[in-house]
Amino acid sequence: MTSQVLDDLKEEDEEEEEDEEGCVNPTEVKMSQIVMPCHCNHQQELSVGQLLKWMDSTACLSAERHAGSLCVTASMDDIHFEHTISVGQVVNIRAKVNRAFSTSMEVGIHVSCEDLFSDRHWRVCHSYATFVTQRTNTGQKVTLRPVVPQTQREHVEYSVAAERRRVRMLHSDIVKELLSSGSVDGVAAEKTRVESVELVLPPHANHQVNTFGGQIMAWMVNVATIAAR
Ligand SMILES: CC(=O)SCCNC(=O)CCNC(=O)[C@H](O)C(C)(C)COP(=O)(O)OP(=O)(O)OC[C@H]1O[C@@H](n2cnc3c(N)ncnc32)[C@H](O)[C@@H]1OP(=O)(O)O
Repeated sequence: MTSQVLDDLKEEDEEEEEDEEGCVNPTEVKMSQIVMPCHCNHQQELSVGQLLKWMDSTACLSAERHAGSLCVTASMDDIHFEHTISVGQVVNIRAKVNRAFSTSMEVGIHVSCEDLFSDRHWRVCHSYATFVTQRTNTGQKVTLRPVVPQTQREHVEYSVAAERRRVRMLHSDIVKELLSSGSVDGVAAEKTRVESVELVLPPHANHQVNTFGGQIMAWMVNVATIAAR
């Protein structure tokens, strides 16, 4: 077993210990999926689009559990995928609300993989998504109650979430400014251009009858994959 896998296992163990502190976080949602060929790309590995769909729906449940009302995905932060996942392996996704602001909240999402027959677990990726409460029928904003962190780990996440939000907004402003000023260095992008037109059908919708954020990310991954080739 490589040292990387051992490190990952240790990290998972530490996370489990955290769970064993006896505190049940009411916003925590866990979802497990066995990877089947229909979830995979042409290389028989779990497609990133499918994984993003699962991450988004798990995080959405966590957000709505905290909000007590419908929420939409506003953004998902950078994700670094550390391992591929194969057919027959189990994907475990854990999501919980780290901090609620006014109408938005940060949801932490951990993805790990499990080989049922060797009892090995390893970390796949970790990300933060921001969910926003949907306005009421009369257009009123729905304000969130605060999150009360219990464990030491939750206290750390709670504190750092405010800083991550500041950086997230700054980053978004910088990108908007760069694009509007046209100061991005020219790349012969035309040759890599890929466009996709998708007809939104019932299987693409969520329980709010909107296109799922995860579905949109999956479509984005498809065109990006073709463009990269
Ligand atoms: C579960 C699903 O899959 S839903 C489907 C996929 N998602 C969607 O369709 C969302 C589409 N987007 C939207 O509806 C809107 O752009 C929204 C709700 C995200 C933001 O609407 P706006 O009118 O811009 O809202 P407004 O400026 O009032 O900001 C509301 C909150 O969202 C936060 N927010 C807005 N945009 C972003 C963003 N890109 N990233 C993080 N937070 C954001 C704001 O900081 C604010 O938080 P606060 O109330 O805690 O201070």
